[in-house]
Amino acid sequence: MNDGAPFRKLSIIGGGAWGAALGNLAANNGVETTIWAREPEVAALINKRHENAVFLPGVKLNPALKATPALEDAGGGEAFLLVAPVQHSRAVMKALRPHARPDAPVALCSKGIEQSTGMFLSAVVAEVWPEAVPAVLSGPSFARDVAQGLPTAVTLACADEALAARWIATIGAPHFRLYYTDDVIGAEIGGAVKNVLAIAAGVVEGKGLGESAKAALIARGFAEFQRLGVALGARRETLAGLSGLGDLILTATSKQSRNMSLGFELGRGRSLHEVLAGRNNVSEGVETAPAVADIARRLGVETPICAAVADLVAGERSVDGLIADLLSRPFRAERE
Ligand SMILES: NC(=O)c1ccc[n+]([C@@H]2O[C@H](COP(=O)([O-])OP(=O)(O)OC[C@H]3O[C@@H](n4cnc5c(N)ncnc54)[C@H](O)[C@@H]3O)[C@@H](O)[C@H]2O)c1
Ligand SMILES: O=P(O)(O)OC[C@H](O)CO
Repeated sequence: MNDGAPFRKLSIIGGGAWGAALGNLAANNGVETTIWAREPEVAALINKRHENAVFLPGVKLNPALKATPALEDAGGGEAFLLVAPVQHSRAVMKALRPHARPDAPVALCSKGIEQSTGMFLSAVVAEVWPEAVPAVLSGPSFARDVAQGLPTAVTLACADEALAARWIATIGAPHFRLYYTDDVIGAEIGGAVKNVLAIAAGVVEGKGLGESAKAALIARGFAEFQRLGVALGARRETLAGLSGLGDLILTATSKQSRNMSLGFELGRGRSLHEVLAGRNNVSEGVETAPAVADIARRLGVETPICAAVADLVAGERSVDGLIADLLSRPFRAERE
């Protein structure tokens, strides 16, 4: 692909760990960058201490990075990175729209499915901000690793290759490598479903079921999201790439993942309510699990692991009962 020019002025909508890490990348590239942070104290900490001490403590950010708690003050970007939790993204986009260029490029960096509608974020954008041109940024990348300059590679999906080149110039870096695809839905599916499977992987670890069980879960989980992905029109190469298998491996095997560590606590016998009450950050898999189970049911695709996670977070079944069910499924051919 040809090189693109970076955007001159970027707005980042969402002041959590990921918004801060992405803002830092853009500011390091000389892009005038403003983060909208919902919490005024987060905006103040970024402006005064150059640190998001609430969601990404201990990491120094580029002093040129600015933040505001007023959404209208974040509307002036030439382009937008959307990094709010998925369940709040529709409301935030609606509120932002009157203050922003209607045809602005928007890169979707959050990972999940809107539970109330079963929609991926590209479909939500098409509804509430129809002139905006969407891209999807997804792949194995912990905000802390990226903000500390550790090597990372992710997928940037956009139907418009020239626009993708501009995104890559805006946030890319030698330690943050972006690989281009035009398979937007493929990139979205990986990021959403891996969070659900990471909860299951955490349960396996929390229950002490062993490394072999974990590997089996990842491989059979990958089979689920391939079946679902293909049914939704994704390409297999995307599902097997950074935004799919790559992110599944990272998230399902590291306790740095909020989804995996949440599953771990559930496996240890704590209730979802207890686990969530002790956290200020987002675990997208909790709301995405029922959405995945619904979509799969509607499409007639079998996703037993995702369905088990949906039942678990709904409080409808016990961990032990769900494990017993999964282990007593009939033997079958691996390709199915
Ligand atoms: N943290 C990572 O390593 C990472 C990496 C890649 C993608 N992501 C994705 O980025 C998205 C944001 O995650 P994060 O890690 O930056 O968040 P976080 O867990 O660090 O912080 C929670 C965020 O949710 C916001 N929030 C809470 N209630 C809200 C509401 N009602 N309306 C709008 N915003 C609200 C908070 O302001 C805060 O910005 C998620 O979809 C996540 O899956 C995160
Ligand atoms: O901490 P998690 O589980 O939200 O995962 C963060 C990133 O999505 C990993 O790629």
